[in-house]
Amino acid sequence: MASDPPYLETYKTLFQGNTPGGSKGAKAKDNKLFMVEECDLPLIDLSRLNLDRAERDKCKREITDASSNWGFFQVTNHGVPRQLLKSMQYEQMKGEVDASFFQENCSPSTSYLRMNRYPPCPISSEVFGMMPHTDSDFLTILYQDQVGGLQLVKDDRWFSVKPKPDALIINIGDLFQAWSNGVYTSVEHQVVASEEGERFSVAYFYCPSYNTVIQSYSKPATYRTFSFREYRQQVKKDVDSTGHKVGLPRFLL
Ligand SMILES: O=C(O)CCC(=O)C(=O)O
Ligand SMILES: [Fe+2]
Repeated sequence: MASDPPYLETYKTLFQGNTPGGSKGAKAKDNKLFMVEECDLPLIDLSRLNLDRAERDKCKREITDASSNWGFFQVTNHGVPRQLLKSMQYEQMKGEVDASFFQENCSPSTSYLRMNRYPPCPISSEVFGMMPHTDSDFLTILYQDQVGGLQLVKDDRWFSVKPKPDALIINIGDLFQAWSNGVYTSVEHQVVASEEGERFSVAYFYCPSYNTVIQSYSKPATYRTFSFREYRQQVKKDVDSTGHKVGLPRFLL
């Protein structure tokens, strides 16, 4: 199975001497990786989900706003990530969809964990630690150390995410974008390795089973209905034949 994001291509890029701005997928071109401005991701204190109704509603609104405006946010006082998943499941869609969809189709056995290690890189401004990509899942929960290097696209520009101790970063994946009919966006992100220090991150990819059918919950649908299996196969096919993931645009109606 092709890696997703396609790591091999990262190395090909390195050997061919290409610079990162040449990525096909990047919306923001000509980025000088080391000159990217730092941003504070929306920070959401999840302990408010246990407070009174007004606080709970405010917290949920912040999650939905960050999901549609950024596609990325970070959370503190998260307790178990399941709490967040639950709130996403039950609250974000405001009862417009059948919340049991996630319970029925996503489980620990269909999701997976990836541990990323980025050794120090003396030419980090010229090569990617991880090339620009979107995640092929519902959502990703990321824990990063304090070295920094994660960058994301916002308003057609790359921003560097300022690391925050004890915060988890949540980002919307392709399936959530398709399912929400584009209300929530799967935002392109990349990693720039540090010149001095090694960096570690752990990403939990919340995925459904391969048979799960993904369809937009509102009409008219932007994307055609597809199974998660079909999606993964298409991603693999594109990566194998072109070196790049095309992703959701393949499924546009
Ligand atoms: O290491 C990071 O900060 C991001 C990792 C990532 O985007 C991924 O594993 O898909
Ligand atoms: Fe990612």
